[in-house]
Amino acid sequence: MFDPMDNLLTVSVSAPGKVILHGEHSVVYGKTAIATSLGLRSSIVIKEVATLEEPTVHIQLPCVSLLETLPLRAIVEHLFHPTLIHGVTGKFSWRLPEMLDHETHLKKVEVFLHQIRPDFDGLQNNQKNSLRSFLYVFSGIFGSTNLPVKSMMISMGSELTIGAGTGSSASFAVCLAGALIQLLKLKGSSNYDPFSATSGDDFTSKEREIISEWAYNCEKIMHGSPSGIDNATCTFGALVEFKKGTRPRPVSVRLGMRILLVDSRVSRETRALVVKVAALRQRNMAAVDHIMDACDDIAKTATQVLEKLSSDKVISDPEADYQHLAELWELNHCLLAALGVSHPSLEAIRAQARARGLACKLTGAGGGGYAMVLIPPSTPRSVVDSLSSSLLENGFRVVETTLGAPGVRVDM
Ligand SMILES: Nc1ncnc2c1ncn2[C@@H]1O[C@H](COP(=O)(O)OP(=O)(O)O)[C@@H](O)[C@H]1O
Ligand SMILES: C[C@@](O)(CCOP(=O)(O)O)CC(=O)O
Repeated sequence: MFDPMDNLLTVSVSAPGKVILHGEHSVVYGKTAIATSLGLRSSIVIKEVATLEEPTVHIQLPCVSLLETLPLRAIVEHLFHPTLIHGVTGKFSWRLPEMLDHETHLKKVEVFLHQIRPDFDGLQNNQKNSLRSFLYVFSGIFGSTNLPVKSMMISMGSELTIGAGTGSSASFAVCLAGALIQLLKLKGSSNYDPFSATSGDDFTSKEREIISEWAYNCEKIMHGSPSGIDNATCTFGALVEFKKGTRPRPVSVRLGMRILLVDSRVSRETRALVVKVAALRQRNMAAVDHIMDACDDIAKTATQVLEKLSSDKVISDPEADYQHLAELWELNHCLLAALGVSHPSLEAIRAQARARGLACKLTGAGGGGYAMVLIPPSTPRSVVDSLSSSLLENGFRVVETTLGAPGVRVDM
């Protein structure tokens, strides 16, 4: 099982974060939502290392201030060979993560973590979730193969703010599953040449589906019952359409739209905002339902405009398309404000964008969190710079980035 010396592999994988473009809140009521990948990414490097001592997995997660050395032999003994969902016979394969007995495997991970780290309960929640997810995916993927495992060093970083609604948890999980699958692929291939493993060796669409499913399982560890839109967006990139009770649908568009992502620095709790909207709806059912329908229409129209904008076939007028998108952003924001989920800080950001003729909407739950300012290609650099400086002077955090960045990819 352990193979300390021969061919030592290194893999490096990255995945984007996400923002909700349209459909926040209305998605809770069965309406269409669309999310898009962000130009800000998480990344992971896994390096197999030679050791003559006890094999270990050394994991560095600076974003959650965690540095761990895990005993590989014990991981193999306690967590490998995960079982299939109840009632299905046969052997679990990493290719079908939805067939894994999730609860049983997670429970084993939990017991194991308490055994090797008696102070596990004392860790911060984000550290616990990262460790649980790592062991879950690592043993789920490698534990269903007969490939030898070696000591390894794993380090992960992220340009995303953790816990701010930009999909850092999904991006983290997608990177993890992607890198482990890439490692497995290289190990399994007998004619592997470490020098030819360039960024050209990217994931196939089947592999992406598997990565997204593993990340979905991690999202269940972190969030209980996730919608699946985050893991799909971080895996496939571009645009993902979603309706409650259906599988997220990747929409193949080339976006590359520039935005300013503005952190209002006001913390918010998604659950509380969802409850607030539900209470408003309870008192004003028909009016609120009309707003939800309007949001649904905006999400669908925006998808059509984005498809048109990125199509080679349809003759399009990009300037007019951007203007249409700007109009949809404004409409959507004002409808969300009508639902009571804006915030004075978000309105202050919008006022500064509007003063320069730029559209701005909140993204995600609202009540604080992030706003996005759309920057059409024709916008003079001086306008973007003046807006950024003015927002910074007012105490907001600003990052200029793109929407529709590539999904998970092999960087090395
Ligand atoms: N780079 C990272 N390294 C380690 N853990 C990460 C990283 N990014 C995200 N996580 C995990 O994801 C969790 C954040 O999930 P969540 O609160 O839903 O934030 P977000 O809205 O950004 O997805 C963190 O608590 C942590 O466990
Ligand atoms: C408000 C809502 O529609 C989106 C919340 O987005 P976020 O937590 O800000 O990423 C809630 C949900 O869809 O579960």
